[in-house]
Amino acid sequence: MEKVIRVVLAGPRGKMGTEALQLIERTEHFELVSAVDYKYGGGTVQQFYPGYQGEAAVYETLEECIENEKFDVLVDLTTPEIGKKHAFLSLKNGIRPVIGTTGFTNDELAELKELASQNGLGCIIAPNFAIGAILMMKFSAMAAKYFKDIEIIELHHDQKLDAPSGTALKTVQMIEEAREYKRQGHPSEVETEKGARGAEMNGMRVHSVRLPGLVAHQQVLFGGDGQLLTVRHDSMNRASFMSGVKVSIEEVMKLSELIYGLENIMD
Ligand SMILES: NC(=O)C1=CN([C@@H]2O[C@H](COP(=O)(O)OP(=O)(O)OC[C@H]3O[C@@H](n4cnc5c(N)ncnc54)[C@H](OP(=O)(O)O)[C@@H]3O)[C@@H](O)[C@H]2O)C=CC1
Ligand SMILES: O=C(O)C1=N[C@H](C(=O)O)C[C@H](O)C1
Repeated sequence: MEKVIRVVLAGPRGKMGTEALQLIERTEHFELVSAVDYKYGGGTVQQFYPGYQGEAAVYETLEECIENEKFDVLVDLTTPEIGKKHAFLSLKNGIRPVIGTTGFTNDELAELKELASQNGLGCIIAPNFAIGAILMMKFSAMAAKYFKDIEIIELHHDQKLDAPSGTALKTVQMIEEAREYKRQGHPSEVETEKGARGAEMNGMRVHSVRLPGLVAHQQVLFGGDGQLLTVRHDSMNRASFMSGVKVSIEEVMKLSELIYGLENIMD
């Protein structure tokens, strides 16, 4: 029998959190120890997840949860601001974080990497848990070797807090590793309306679309000599992310360093 991994979930009422609760409940070797929710401190998970059969308590803060409970992994599906705070707090307290929130700067990632290694703890920060999205980023990095002119269009639901998405930022990083800086478009190009050309990153342009009805989508456009290559991924629902969350909870237990992006633990 597999060793049971004791999990605390931050953000259990959210769209991702609700899926993650179901994932933890149906996975035999995962145990939901408690949840962190700033609105339900002192309550139980049953209050917002009626089908739930367990007795996991809810803490208002991760600090309180750490003081009162023994657990292995913190899964964070809250907001960019809280996700960052929880990543640092977990590593300082011997807990392995699996962070789904985005918006980490390179300096913050470097600081967390150092902290994880110093403490010999696994830490996974996953800009995107969907396997198809990871492949989309890998294919984009491959294509960037041959097509140097690139525009990224990421499309999300209109409740998203950060732009560009973590996936778009990670795509830029992976493309940067495969292609040198290239300033794109006409050298005398002028934006008559600010923002019309999107954000400039390593010479590429990144456009963020926010609309109700969307979930999480990205297309990477590569322009060439009389040809256009489009690499696209669509998440139609949050269940698309759960196999990545499951693998992350399992793999973080085997690591003693920070991994940024699931492509680094995929065979
Ligand atoms: N890496 C990946 O593959 C994916 C990552 N994400 C990221 O995951 C996060 C959650 O996404 P989603 O579920 O769609 O968003 P939701 O807004 O549906 O969920 C976020 C939840 O976190 C809660 N929350 C806010 N602050 C705290 C806190 N201090 N403690 C505990 N809970 C808190 C919110 O409560 P309230 O609403 O009451 O404030 C809400 O219930 C986002 O950052 C998103 O970008 C999303 C999809 C995939
Ligand atoms: O906020 C979201 O919804 C998502 N956030 C992640 C991101 O910023 O890339 C992952 C996915 O795109 C959904």
